[in-house]
Amino acid sequence: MPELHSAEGTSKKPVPANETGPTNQTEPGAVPAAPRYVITAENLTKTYGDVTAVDGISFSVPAGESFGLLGPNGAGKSTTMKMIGGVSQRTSGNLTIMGLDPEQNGPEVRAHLGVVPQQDNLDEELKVRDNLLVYGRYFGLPMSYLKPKADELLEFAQLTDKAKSKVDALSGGMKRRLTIARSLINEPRILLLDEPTTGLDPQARHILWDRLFRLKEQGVTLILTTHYMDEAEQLCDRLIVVDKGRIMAEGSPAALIRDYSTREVLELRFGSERNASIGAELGGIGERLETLPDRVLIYTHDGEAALEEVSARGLRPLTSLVRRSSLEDVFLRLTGRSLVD
Ligand SMILES: Nc1ncnc2c1ncn2[C@@H]1O[C@H](COP(=O)(O)OP(=O)(O)OP(=O)(O)O)[C@@H](O)[C@H]1O
Repeated sequence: MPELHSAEGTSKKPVPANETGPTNQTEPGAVPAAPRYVITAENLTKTYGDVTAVDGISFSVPAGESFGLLGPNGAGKSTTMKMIGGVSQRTSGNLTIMGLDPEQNGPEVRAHLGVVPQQDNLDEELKVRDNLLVYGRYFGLPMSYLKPKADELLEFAQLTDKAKSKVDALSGGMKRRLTIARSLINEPRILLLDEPTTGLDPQARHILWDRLFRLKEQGVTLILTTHYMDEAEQLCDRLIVVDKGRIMAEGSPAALIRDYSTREVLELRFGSERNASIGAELGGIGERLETLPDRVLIYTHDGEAALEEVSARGLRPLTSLVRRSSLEDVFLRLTGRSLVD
């Protein structure tokens, strides 16, 4: 078995010789071309009774990309992940993973995938290292491979000193890292992460982001869902913004911000009574104005100049803040709603 991680955790992951994925037409004897896309979805749709959870979405993910699905609760992110993971049947549309249909080729597709579900489903009764060994046995992997692999993955997940602890003694962040370590036992080329850091404290999130970044450096394709804009900005090369089962926009975080927002945002708080009515007095400042219950947002390329204009009009906000635009602003522009409800 090839090594996934060097001691420093920065080695390139070798591609197993038998893993060529879908091939383009090649001359006899020629080396088949690597697949351009490891995942393609075309008009992918899933309905549950009257509810259309995923409504005709199309996207393609090239090998090695970190691809995100960003959207609020109920947008259809988990349902999309379940279809990719082969645990939920699509209602219509096409989906390929490494050129294979997950409904027709479940075992082959699963061999390429590591899955980190939204809720950790570790075996709480087992010790930490045993969780990895038992999971590896499901894949039919021999102990001679699994034992060193488990140790390597514990090192990667910074859990070596917890190897003999029971899972229920771990913190939320440690459980998440163990779930990721477990998903890597079969050296997947694609890692599916459904809301990897929901419920974790900031420090635990940063440790996890670092580990995911290392996997990306090793060439693993990351597919992740999140409703945290900072997570999407940190981890994703490219993302789709989804709402109500549809794709609202697609691009790199920087391109989305450039295309759908201004460089800076001036946030003003006038107090809950006045926020709603102040809009008329702010007219003409900046390029666009959004009024939220707790603050007013002025979209502008120069926040300080906008703030000076506010003062020049004799308006005195309780607080003011100039910040750079974020994906939250993109989402607000696209849907008129905030990402986190
Ligand atoms: N098994 C199911 N049966 C019926 N409706 C479902 C089922 N699973 C999801 N849905 C519905 O499909 C829609 C999309 O849900 P989904 O869980 O995919 O959204 P999500 O973007 O992952 O949200 P969250 O962040 O809350 O997980 C929602 O309206 C949800 O209620």
